[in-house]
Amino acid sequence: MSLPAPARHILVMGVSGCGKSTIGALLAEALRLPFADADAFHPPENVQKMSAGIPLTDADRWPWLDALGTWLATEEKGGVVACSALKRTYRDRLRGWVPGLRLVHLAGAPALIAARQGAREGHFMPPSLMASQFATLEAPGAEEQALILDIAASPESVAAEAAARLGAR
Ligand SMILES: Nc1ncnc2c1ncn2[C@@H]1O[C@H](COP(=O)(O)OP(=O)(O)OP(=O)(O)O)[C@@H](O)[C@H]1O
Ligand SMILES: O=C(O)[C@H](O)[C@@H](O)[C@H](O)[C@H](O)CO
Repeated sequence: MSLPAPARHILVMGVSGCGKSTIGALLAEALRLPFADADAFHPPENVQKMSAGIPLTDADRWPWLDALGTWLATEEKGGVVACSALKRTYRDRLRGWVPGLRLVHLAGAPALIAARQGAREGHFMPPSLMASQFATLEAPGAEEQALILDIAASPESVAAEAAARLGAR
């Protein structure tokens, strides 16, 4: 019996501050895949809204998700994206671009995530939006076959576990 092919298109998801950018970049490095951070794909209006403490709507998020999906589909040999992808419909939208998309959900105690998010400097996302992030989050269902990782451990160890479980070559 042959082993399953390693995952090549990977979404690292979760609420703001869970460690997507940090762990996603390490995972991409471990798997030798290109990395994209969804923060860089927002149009200026979205960044202005979030900076002002206003949660994004679905309408704000569709073009952003499609820009990310386009990037994934263009990276034919695979790639890692760090994107909150809070709702099931957002993940469906990304899967519309790359059907084999594998999910890594960075999960942990809300207090720990909020503390890390609040301590971070130089980022447009204000701590006041954390309640809306948790309220909007729809954790992946069993059928989405997400790898769920606890973010209490160091970024290096979370990324190493993700790489091992996704089938690094
Ligand atoms: N496992 C970890 N252990 C300790 N600190 C961490 C860990 N993961 C991330 N951090 C720190 O927590 C903060 C938030 O991480 P990061 O910016 O990667 O989150 P994010 O999910 O990409 O957030 P956003 O969606 O708002 O961009 C950063 O200061 C980062 O250095
Ligand atoms: O869907 C959203 O609410 C937003 O995209 C946020 O999650 C940001 O992209 C990011 O995670 C914060 O920096």
